[in-house]
Amino acid sequence: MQAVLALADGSIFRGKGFGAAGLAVGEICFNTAMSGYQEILSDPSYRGQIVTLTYPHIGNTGVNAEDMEGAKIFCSALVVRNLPRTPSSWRSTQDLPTFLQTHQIPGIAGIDTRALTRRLRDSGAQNAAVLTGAEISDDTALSAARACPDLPGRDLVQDVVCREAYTWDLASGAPDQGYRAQATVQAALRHVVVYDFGSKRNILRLLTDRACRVTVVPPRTTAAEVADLRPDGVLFSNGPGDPAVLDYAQEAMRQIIAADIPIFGLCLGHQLLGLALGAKTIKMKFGHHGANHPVKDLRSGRVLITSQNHGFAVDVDTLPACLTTTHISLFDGSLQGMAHRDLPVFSFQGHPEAGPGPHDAGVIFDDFTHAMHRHRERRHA
Ligand SMILES: NC(=O)CC[C@H](N)C(=O)O
Repeated sequence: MQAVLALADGSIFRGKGFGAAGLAVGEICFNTAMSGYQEILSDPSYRGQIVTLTYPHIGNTGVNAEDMEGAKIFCSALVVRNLPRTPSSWRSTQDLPTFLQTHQIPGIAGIDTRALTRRLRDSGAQNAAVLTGAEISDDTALSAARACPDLPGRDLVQDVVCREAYTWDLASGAPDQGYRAQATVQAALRHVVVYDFGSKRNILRLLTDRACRVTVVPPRTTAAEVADLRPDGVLFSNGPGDPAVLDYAQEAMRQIIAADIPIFGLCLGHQLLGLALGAKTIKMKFGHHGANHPVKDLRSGRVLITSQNHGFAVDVDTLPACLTTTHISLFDGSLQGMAHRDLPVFSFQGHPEAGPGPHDAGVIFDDFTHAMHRHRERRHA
């Protein structure tokens, strides 16, 4: 199958199509993770984006049901250097081209992803189109790339979230029943309400791993409805698109802070915390997407190697006095974590849940459970 990738700046890359035949548009970004393509494809935060992977061999281990981070593929298209002829892994149940075909997502292989990435690093994020099929035209792809709406200003959350609240726990037959150690005494568990803006499943898994009972709620759930669930803490999840347009989520967060409930903001949730308390967000030149980003914890001096996927960032120069910087990126000095000076409210820009990626930052989930525990003790003292 023929295939072309066109960037809005006029660059044309010809390759070989795989997955679905058709046209897909989005903002193109590069991810530097060496593994974890299935988790990247199924991460809801990539909605509205075309992903290119800098690691050259993609598809070697096929795909399987356990490694899904969401219910389907969320990015618009996939751009790779080399596809293997056959996957090789005892866990594989499907090959990558069939996976893309099943989810109606086009892929393009044989691309000089190194040259493409250098272009994106130099020129910054831009819109692109992938066109695959029996007969394709560069002009069609180029016009589609140029007609694609820009990511800033778009609320993409509504496309990827749950419509109704649900419970994620091992006892009630959650999708991962039996995947982790059995949690037993429900009454003794911390109850976490997760605001779903496109939550990755590993966030929910890591909470149940830490003996939390998890209720996932849609993004427009009001703060009063959340308070009725009597949570020990509220996690604001990752998600796609521009955080600045999600005013309803910022309002809910302000009210939950005022209700004195511990909060953990993760990626999009981190950006929402900044916005809720008066900071501004900015669009980054090409963002952070990878599994090898060094982040410094300013309190301990410790460096964490982290998983990242974001194109917006909280502007550190606009932080209100009530927030302190806890983490910074050692790649570009941008803000990676912050905490409220007086309340058990904090956030992290990267992905402590990994999926894919290193587990260094997993301790932040422990910080959250400890914060909920201390807060409960204080309230009952
Ligand atoms: N992974 C995320 O939550 C991404 C947050 C936001 N959509 C960004 O691109 O910055």
